[in-house]
Amino acid sequence: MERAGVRPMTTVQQADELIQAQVRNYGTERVPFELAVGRVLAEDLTADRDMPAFNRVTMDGIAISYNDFKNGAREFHIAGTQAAGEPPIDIDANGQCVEIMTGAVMPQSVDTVIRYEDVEMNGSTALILVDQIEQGQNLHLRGRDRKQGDVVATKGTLITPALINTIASVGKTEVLVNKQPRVVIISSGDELVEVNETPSPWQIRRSNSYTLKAVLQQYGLTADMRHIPDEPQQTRESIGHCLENYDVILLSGGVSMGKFDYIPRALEELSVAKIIHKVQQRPGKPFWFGASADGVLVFAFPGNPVATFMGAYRYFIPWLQASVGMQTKQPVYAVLSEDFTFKPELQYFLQVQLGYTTEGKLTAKPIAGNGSGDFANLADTDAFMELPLEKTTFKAGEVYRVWLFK
Ligand SMILES: Nc1nc2c(c(=O)[nH]1)N[C@H]1C(S)=C(S)[C@@H](COP(=O)(O)OP(=O)(O)OC[C@H]3O[C@@H](n4cnc5c(N)ncnc54)[C@H](O)[C@@H]3O)O[C@H]1N2
Ligand code: MOO
Repeated sequence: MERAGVRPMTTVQQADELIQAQVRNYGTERVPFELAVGRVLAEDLTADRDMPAFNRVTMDGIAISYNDFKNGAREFHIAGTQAAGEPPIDIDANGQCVEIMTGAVMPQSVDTVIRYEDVEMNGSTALILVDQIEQGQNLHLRGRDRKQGDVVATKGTLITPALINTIASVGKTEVLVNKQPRVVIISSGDELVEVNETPSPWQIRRSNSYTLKAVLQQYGLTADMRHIPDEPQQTRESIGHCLENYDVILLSGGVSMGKFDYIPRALEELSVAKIIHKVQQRPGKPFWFGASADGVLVFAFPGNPVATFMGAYRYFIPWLQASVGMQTKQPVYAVLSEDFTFKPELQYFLQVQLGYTTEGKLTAKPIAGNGSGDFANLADTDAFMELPLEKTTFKAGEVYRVWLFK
């Protein structure tokens, strides 16, 4: 029940919708194909030739005319030896064969390849040792996989190492991809020192920024990093500079109620309109999200490492994928493998270890950890399970959505 005068907090679903309403389009650019892994195609790719481009031999051995074999011939005169990349050598009489290599174009005058293992090679003759062969065996026929002009990858496809093979094969030295936003990651707080520094007993190392950078790297995005001390003017200046030079600012820390949490105020002073502040969830309740008049987006994640990490996967990555035009993947669901209870009226993101049953079901074992400051637990888990807000008891066997991070 809502208490009188208290505005209900933004739910996870509402936060999702508010963020998706800010999806951007940063245009397109051409990039060398070797640098395109992780990017999203902004054009359809077509085959410039049939795939394969010619009838391709798939075994080293000899090529014969099947008719000769059918008529009883077993000993063949070798008319020539043809390597991959060489023009075809044709036979011009019965009882001839071509010694031929994997990857070579199949000459017109022959139709069947017999591998060396089934042949005895003797000077200029080859004796076939087997009685069972199939006409047309050991060939990868021209156009069997795709035809010239076929679309081999559609606009919106994520470029993976597997697709690089296709891109290289069709001779695309550059591909048109969707531009990515320019992103800066900002940490704040005087308790934070650089990773290579030795913290005093009351300080810690600035780990969240590196985690965020690594999350982005997994999605092919390189971000800059900055740190701002707990000081109002420097906070304002630094964020102001970033608003002019980036499309997205990812902040970690300084958004809750702390006396030195200057960030919400600085954002307000810089006319970044607040769209979300506080989501009915754990971890990450103090999450702040807003947009400047120029369209720069600010995702300010709560500083506790698990809250920042979860916010990146739950809110920033889906926004990024939509903004770079990636076809959305189907959500993943898993079966909870143990009972779990969570009482607060917050949507809980439970850390889980994933596994499979012998029936092929994805399972999720709760490894809750010690709250949102326990980043060590993240390394032992694979995903967040998004438990519904309406319930407090979650039984083994129930199925919920998971957000994979490993
Ligand atoms: N009175 C209240 N206090 C707090 C509330 C609240 O609602 N009322 N919310 C709690 C929750 S939930 C969280 S999460 C944190 C978030 O606070 P901030 O976003 O202001 O973050 P900080 O206070 O700056 O830091 C929290 C924690 O995380 C560490 N931190 C921050 N940045 C980094 C970094 N880059 N690398 C590693 N660790 C970092 C920081 O040292 C703190 O330990 O607020 C609760 N409090
Ligand atoms: O969001 Mo906080 O992460 O619940 O501790």
